[in-house]
Amino acid sequence: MAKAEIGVIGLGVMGANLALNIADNGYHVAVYNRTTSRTDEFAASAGELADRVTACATLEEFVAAIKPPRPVIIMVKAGAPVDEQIAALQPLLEANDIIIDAGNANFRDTMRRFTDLEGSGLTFIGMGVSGGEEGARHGPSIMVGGAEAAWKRVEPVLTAISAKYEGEACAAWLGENGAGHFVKTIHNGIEYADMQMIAEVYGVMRDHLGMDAPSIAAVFSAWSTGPLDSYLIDITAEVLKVSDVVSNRPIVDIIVDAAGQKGTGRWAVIESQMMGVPATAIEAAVAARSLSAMRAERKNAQVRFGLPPQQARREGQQVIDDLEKALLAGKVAAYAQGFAVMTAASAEFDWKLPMATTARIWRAGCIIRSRFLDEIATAFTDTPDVANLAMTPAFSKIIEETDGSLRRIVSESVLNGLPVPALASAVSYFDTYRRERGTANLIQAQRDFFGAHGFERFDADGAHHGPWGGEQG
Ligand SMILES: NC(=O)C1=CN([C@@H]2O[C@H](COP(=O)(O)OP(=O)(O)OC[C@H]3O[C@@H](n4cnc5c(N)ncnc54)[C@H](OP(=O)(O)O)[C@@H]3O)[C@@H](O)[C@H]2O)C=CC1
Ligand SMILES: O=C(CO)[C@H](O)[C@H](O)COP(=O)(O)O
Repeated sequence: MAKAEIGVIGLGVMGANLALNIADNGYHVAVYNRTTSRTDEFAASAGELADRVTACATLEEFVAAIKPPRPVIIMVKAGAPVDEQIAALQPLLEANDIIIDAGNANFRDTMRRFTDLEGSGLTFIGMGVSGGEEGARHGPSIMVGGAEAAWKRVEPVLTAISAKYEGEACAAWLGENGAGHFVKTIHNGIEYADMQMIAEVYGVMRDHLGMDAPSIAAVFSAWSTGPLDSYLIDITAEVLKVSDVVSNRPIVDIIVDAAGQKGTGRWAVIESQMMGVPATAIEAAVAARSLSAMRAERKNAQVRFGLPPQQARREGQQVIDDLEKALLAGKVAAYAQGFAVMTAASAEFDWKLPMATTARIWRAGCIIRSRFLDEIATAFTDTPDVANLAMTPAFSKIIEETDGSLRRIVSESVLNGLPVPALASAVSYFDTYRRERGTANLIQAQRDFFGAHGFERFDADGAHHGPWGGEQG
């Protein structure tokens, strides 16, 4: 049998589908999975692609099945399993072979792996992949970090398997070492914010307007032809339409209201905090998932405090129209924050992250894919050095057009005790960002009072202290 041109290790949801995608694009692929039964199942399910797949029971067989120099994609659980897999592969590989970690790695682990592999003769790539099961099979968005020369070597296969937006491949080299995994982390942070805001809007329709799941589905379906047109809005409409076969009720009404999280959203928040760049919508979304998991505490708190009395509400369609615009406004905040974090990281790690390209490769294939990202790509192409997406002409206009709706929805929700933490964070973010005279003068005074930290004055240069007198901390 001819040797494979590429290998995939890990035949879980993502690896199996990525391998089939590679084979579907005419490449011969060798595959290996720690648990051999999974490899066997994969081989049996390859169907008409089977003659382009070499299923291997051992790593030795796997490496021998690939033509050198070998590109090897590792698609296993992130963290220690990746290190274990690299350690097991290293003695078997030869100079110039490329190890590509395509899982959701923490970019700091990726940078460490680059350092660990320095001088080994092997090339390393840290690659973010988004699109879930379907994307992996038919075209994901691919965010590559590593040496540009290494990207050039694998560019043909990665562009072939990637999603296409109007014919343009959603795969790109974004910068050295951890750049690809950092961008994937921010992608996921934005994904968290996007999902949280959609859930908040769903909550207003369910708990304030008293709508049932099919009626809410119809609203999301209608929105999917407007400015909110996106994969997440589409799947929201889809899941809200589905009935549970056991109870015959909408399945969303049967699903427990506690969301899991694997870490990427939290990493996005941690990194934004480390760089001093506010990502309040992502923070709110991560915190909301954590609060969602505290089911017993929430139940007790409702027994203790009850829910606030409902206020008289506006006519349903008025609220729904405002919800659409509020969601759009919230999205602008989340994306503006995510891109601002990437801008700061680009400077800190000297990556030169290309913002327009990043937006372009997110237009198809990935979980946050949307029409909106095409507008972001255009905005960054037209104004590449803009400090914040909100300041581009196109997005300033969206903010002006949606501002009133966001305020009304957040105010009504607060008055009615409906949690909208991500949407509320968006209002406060805009209100803080656009107000020249803030309130940190008082904080500076407090810091100087208790810690003699000093402050700046409007009317004089240098550091100053206040004439506080009395007892200080
Ligand atoms: N699912 C998704 O939507 C997406 C997932 N990702 C990322 O892709 C990666 C794979 O995810 P996914 O396919 O969903 O995961 P699955 O849970 O479906 O599969 C996990 C894979 O990792 C392997 N594995 C686990 N531990 C080890 C270990 N110690 N040594 C070797 N192999 C190990 C498993 O092998 P075994 O069969 O032997 O247990 C299996 O092949 C993760 O980093 C994930 O975060 C990225 C984008 C989207
Ligand atoms: O990377 C992904 C999508 O882009 C994965 O689906 C990831 O698992 C999502 O994160 P979480 O499980 O924390 O919701």
